[in-house]
Amino acid sequence: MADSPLRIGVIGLGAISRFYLAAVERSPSLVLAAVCDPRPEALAPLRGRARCYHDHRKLLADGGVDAAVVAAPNHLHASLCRDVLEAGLAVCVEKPLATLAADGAALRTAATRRGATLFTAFHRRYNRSVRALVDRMAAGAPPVAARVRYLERIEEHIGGDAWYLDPQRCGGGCVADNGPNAFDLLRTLLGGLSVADARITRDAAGVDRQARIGLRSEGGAQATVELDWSFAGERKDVWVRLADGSTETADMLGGFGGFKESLWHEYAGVLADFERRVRGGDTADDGGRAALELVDAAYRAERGATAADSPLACGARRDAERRSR
Ligand SMILES: NC(=O)C1=CN([C@@H]2O[C@H](COP(=O)(O)OP(=O)(O)OC[C@H]3O[C@@H](n4cnc5c(N)ncnc54)[C@H](OP(=O)(O)O)[C@@H]3O)[C@@H](O)[C@H]2O)C=CC1
Ligand SMILES: O=C1CO[C@H](CO)[C@@H](O)[C@@H]1O
Repeated sequence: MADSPLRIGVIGLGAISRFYLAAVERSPSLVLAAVCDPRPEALAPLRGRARCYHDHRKLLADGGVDAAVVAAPNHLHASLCRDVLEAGLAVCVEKPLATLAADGAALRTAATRRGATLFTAFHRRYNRSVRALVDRMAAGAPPVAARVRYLERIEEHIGGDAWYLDPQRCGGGCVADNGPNAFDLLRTLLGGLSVADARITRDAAGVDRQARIGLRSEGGAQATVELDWSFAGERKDVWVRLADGSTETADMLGGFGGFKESLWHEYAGVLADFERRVRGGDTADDGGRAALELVDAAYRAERGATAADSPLACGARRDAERRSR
């Protein structure tokens, strides 16, 4: 594998897969070896270019692949990644690593046991405005506050299957799906984080559509994540205040002509970083699990707030106040 192209298998050929396929095609050191999707129409354009499968287990059993990309709906990440790791292969999985923090922890254990790279595709890490912000911050005063906004109309991002709007398959909604990208960005800028509070608004189907999550970094910086799946348009940006009072910003979509145009360079960055880790035998934790734990903490913080504000809790508070008079 040292000098030969890394043979990639792509599992899941929906909306996001074209960015992976393009990045593989443009890389001189990656080759598309196999693809897998249950839909015949998704495989059709790739016949003759790569081995085609409807079942990832057959793809893995046939061999000839060094590493797999998992780009299937969120609820399948844990089981697909587990199978790839158990086959002894490296895996680059779309965010979120899993829909449950416990499954993320089990995958990390499996990766360590197999000595395989487990890598979450936090594509915004490679965004050129974010890279420039990271460079400016390295030369400036320490950050004291930050905000990441991820605002979009989710219906504009949905492929053939509306699994995003099914809380079971998506993981809950904007917190489970976009939260990991936003939390990972904040971790890149501020270091370790904990959730202080969370407010989440859901639609009638129980999908979280808006969220505001307050966090604190280990260094004492305050941070906010604002998520919206009902926003007219798309805005994805970062704002940071430094200890000297100055502010820095990064518009992740700025300078890119059309819808999703920023993703081409971001996914080239994802696969370049993944390849570097695979070839270097890097099996270290990449932050996928930490992002998942912050998602979990946000949901728990919200439940705590809800419980405290519930009619039952309000009644108990009133009773306590009456007793203390
Ligand atoms: N869309 C976007 O803008 C972005 C998406 N992502 C992430 O990428 C992942 C994929 O999302 P997206 O491309 O939008 O989803 P899509 O629904 O467009 O595509 C998912 C594809 O995976 C297929 N699939 C389902 N089960 C399996 C399986 N067992 N093996 C192989 N393929 C399977 C689906 O087939 P079928 O329809 O028959 O189930 C479908 O073709 C998600 O984790 C998402 O969070 C990340 C960044 C951006
Ligand atoms: O940037 C993005 C575009 O929208 C997708 C759907 O919410 C996100 O998953 C992704 O991070």
